[in-house]
Amino acid sequence: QLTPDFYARTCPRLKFTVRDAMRQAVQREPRMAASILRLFFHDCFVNGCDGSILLDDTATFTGEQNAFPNRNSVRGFEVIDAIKARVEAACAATVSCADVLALAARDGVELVGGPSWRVALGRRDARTASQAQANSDLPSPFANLSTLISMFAAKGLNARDMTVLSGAHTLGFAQCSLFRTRIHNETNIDPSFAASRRLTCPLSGGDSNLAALDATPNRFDNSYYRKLVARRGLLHSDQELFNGGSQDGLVRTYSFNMAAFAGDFAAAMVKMGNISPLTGTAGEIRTTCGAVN
Ligand code: HEM
Ligand SMILES: [Ca+2]
Ligand SMILES: [Ca+2]
Repeated sequence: QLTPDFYARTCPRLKFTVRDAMRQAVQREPRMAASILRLFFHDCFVNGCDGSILLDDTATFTGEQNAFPNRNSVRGFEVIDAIKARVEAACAATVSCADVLALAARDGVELVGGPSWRVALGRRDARTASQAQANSDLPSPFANLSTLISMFAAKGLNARDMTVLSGAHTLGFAQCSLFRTRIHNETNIDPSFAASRRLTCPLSGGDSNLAALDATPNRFDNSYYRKLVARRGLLHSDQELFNGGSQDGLVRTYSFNMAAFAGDFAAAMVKMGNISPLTGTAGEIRTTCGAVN
């Protein structure tokens, strides 16, 4: 069982160390709040929040970083490594990489205007990772609503959790290849939005050109939901949340009620952070997040 004061005696300044490092990272690059939040999601959805995504591939080890949803896409590893180095300097061999990531994700959200929540701690780090699991368990931006609901249900998260956690797309950017078919072929899209996105994401070329996931990619607000209601969702999977289905009402609520979004998001993040952690003597406390001890 995870608990917020897990390191109260063994690493009393942990929270401040992580917070301070995240403040610097976000100051250097505001997008880092988004990137670290996504790293945490991609960790928790693959064998639980066990730091598995942080393990680098080597000649003899195939991890998760090159799974399709992650390759040339997830980022921020160097920030987690740097935070972990500071934590090791203060409290050697004590705090897991999985917990560092959980704290950093929370701090990033708060630093860009989002809600805060108490992070339960005591996760331990995996000695393994699974590229196959990452390929099968992480949702695709081309997924429809029922697939999204069932992929989250497989992790113990209900449809409401899925819809509010997707609000993470109030932060950050996506690459053209992941929203091209939406802006060129789909009809449930605001025409002027589609036209303006096509300028930097043509039918061919520009695969890695970035577009913001909402109107304010460096601000944790409810613009994401307002855009969905305006049929300006960037990813196909985003617009699935407001396309005449079961989540329309909730999207509408969040589009005009920031407090409801903020409160529900915080609660759902705690839930996501509890997905099958390694505890007790399972796993290890990794010294360096990129490699097993
Ligand atoms: C509902 C299913 C989801 C799908 C299909 C999905 C898919 C994607 C895709 C395709 C991107 C762009 C990646 C790229 O262009 O390289 C992205 C970005 C992002 N996702 Fe999701 N996502 C989902 C849910 C979530 C959740 C639950 C979170 C966190 C709680 C999250 C956080 C983010 C963030 C913050 C970014 C921007 C990252 C950055 O700019 O570095 N996503 N997502
Ligand atoms: Ca994991
Ligand atoms: Ca935003």
